[in-house]
This record gives sequence, C-alpha cells and structure tokens, in this order.
Amino acid sequence: MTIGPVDATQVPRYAGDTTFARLPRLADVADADTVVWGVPFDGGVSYRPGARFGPNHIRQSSRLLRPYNPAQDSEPFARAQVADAGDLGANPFSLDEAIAAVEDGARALSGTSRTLLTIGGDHTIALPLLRVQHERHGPIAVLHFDAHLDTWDTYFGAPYTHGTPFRRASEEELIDFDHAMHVGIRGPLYSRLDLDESEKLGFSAVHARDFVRSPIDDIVNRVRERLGDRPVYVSLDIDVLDPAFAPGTGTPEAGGLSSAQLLEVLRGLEGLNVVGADIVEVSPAYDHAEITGIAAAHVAYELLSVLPGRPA
Ligand SMILES: N=C(N)NCCCC(=O)O
Ligand SMILES: [Zn+2]
Ligand SMILES: [Zn+2]
Repeated sequence: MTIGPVDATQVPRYAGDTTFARLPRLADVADADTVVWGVPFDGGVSYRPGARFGPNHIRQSSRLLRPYNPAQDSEPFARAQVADAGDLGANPFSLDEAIAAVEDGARALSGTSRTLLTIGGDHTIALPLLRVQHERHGPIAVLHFDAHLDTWDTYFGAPYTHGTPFRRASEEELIDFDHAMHVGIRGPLYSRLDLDESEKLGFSAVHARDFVRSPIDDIVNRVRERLGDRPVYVSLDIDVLDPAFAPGTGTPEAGGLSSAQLLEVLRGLEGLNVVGADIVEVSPAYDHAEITGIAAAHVAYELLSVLPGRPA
C-alpha cells in the first residue's frame, strides 16, 4: 500500500500543504520509490530569468491531478510510492556551488535504487543530474525535449549555462550517443554549424516541423527505435511546447508542440526503461492562468506513469 495524495473528498484541492500533487512529503513515508525534487535555481539563464520559482509553481499547478490516468491505464501514485522531497537550497550567487549541490543532493536522494523526478530550475541542472545517472547506469540514453539544442559550447566565455549542459555532458562522456535524441528543435540558430555540431556529438533529432508533417505514431516509433531497451534519462525543457501552451518560460520560440502532442509522445514511452527525468525552464512570472504550470504538472504526471513502479 502506498500513501497517495490527500483525499480530495475530505480536503478541498485548493486547501492545505503545497506538495506535488498533494502527495506526502518524503519524511512522512517509510520509504519512497520515486522522489519529486525541486531545484529552484536560474543562475544559468541567457534571457528571461525566474525559473528559480518554477518548482513551487509546478506544485501549485498540480493540485488538480487525480489518481487514475486513463491514457495509460495507470495509477501513478499507487504503482510506486511517490513523495515530495522539497527543494534544494541552491546558492543563487555561485553557479559552481549550485551545480555541485545539485549533484550531491541528487546522489543522496536517489541512493542506490530510488527514481528521481526533478522539477527545476533552468537547464543548467541537467549536467549534474546526468552525472548521477551515469554513476548508476554508465553512459546513459538521453531523450531531450526542447526547442533548443543546448549543445552550445560557451556563452560570454562561460562553460556552465542553460545552453550548454549537453556539450559538457558529452565531454564528460555521460551520454550513450547511440541512443540520444532531441525532440522539438526549432527556431533561429546562431549558424548552420549549431545543427552540425549537435549531430556530430551524436544526437539525432525530431524537429518541431516534423510534427506538422508526420503522424504522431511515426514520431513515437522513431523515438522508441532510437532509445531501444537502454536505461533512458528524460530531460524536458518546457519550452519544447509552443508559447501558446507554455508562455511561462525564459527563451520562448514560436512553432512548438502542443500539450496534446507532447503528452502523446510521453505516453508512447510506456515499456521503455525510463530511469529518471527532469522538467526545467518554467518561469512563472511570464505565465498566465497557470497555463505553463498546468502543462508541466501534466508532463510530470505522464512521466510518473512510465517511471519504474515499486519492485515486485
Ligand atoms: N535551455 C534553454 N531554455 N535555452 C537555451 C537558449 C540559449 C540562448 O540564449 O541562445
Ligand atoms: Zn529550451
Ligand atoms: Zn533547454
């Protein structure tokens, strides 16, 4: 038996403690299989700030999630004990310190067997999170949802930013590049070389334009073929969604996925070996009516439906 969300027939959804999906806090369960962890940090952003407020915005927007997921015939809070581990106290004045703290925190929280779903924060944090995944799994398959490649080298000479985590991860040999894929790439680039370099590292890509031309099942098949049966880490930048579906983000690009398209791709991961995930770049000051927060909460819900269940 798992401890699930607060019963909405007893305590109205808008009342009480703001944990993700009104789940118990980590300290209130004997042990958790999956931990939702907030990393409120935006020291790596190149444009609009504010993703440091992302974790609590996603939590607030997750109050309406219900226990049964008909799209996957799954009960994500019953198939595993999910708990909210609260937030990392990331240093807002030192990027290096914050990155080290994400790495240490993720290692401590995940232990030897727990699954981590991190809610961010800007995309810089994918690097330390991948380091910890690599410790457990070796070079790891990566499914990267984003408008942006995030394989750039430096900004203003800075190596650690939200536009560079996958370049650093490749230098550190954290990624299994036979099974690495971007989904949702679009928008103006600095040069044609950006795409060439990402491809040279080993990322294949489903571009946002492909969603206009191809049936969703073909895209899901491409993703599944690319990832195979490898342990997969999902890193999801909410700006993969069109600004109409996720205005609350730091570097918005037109022509993105709809929420429905994104949720369908996530449901298509069922049966793959997804071992961890992050959802980043939610910047609530630019959000309206919780549009972005709700999208992020539903993304988390679909991910929880495919992340490992409680071992039999
Ligand atoms: N990871 C995100 N969201 N954005 C990267 C944008 C890098 C740039 O300013 O060109
Ligand atoms: Zn992005
Ligand atoms: Zn990104």
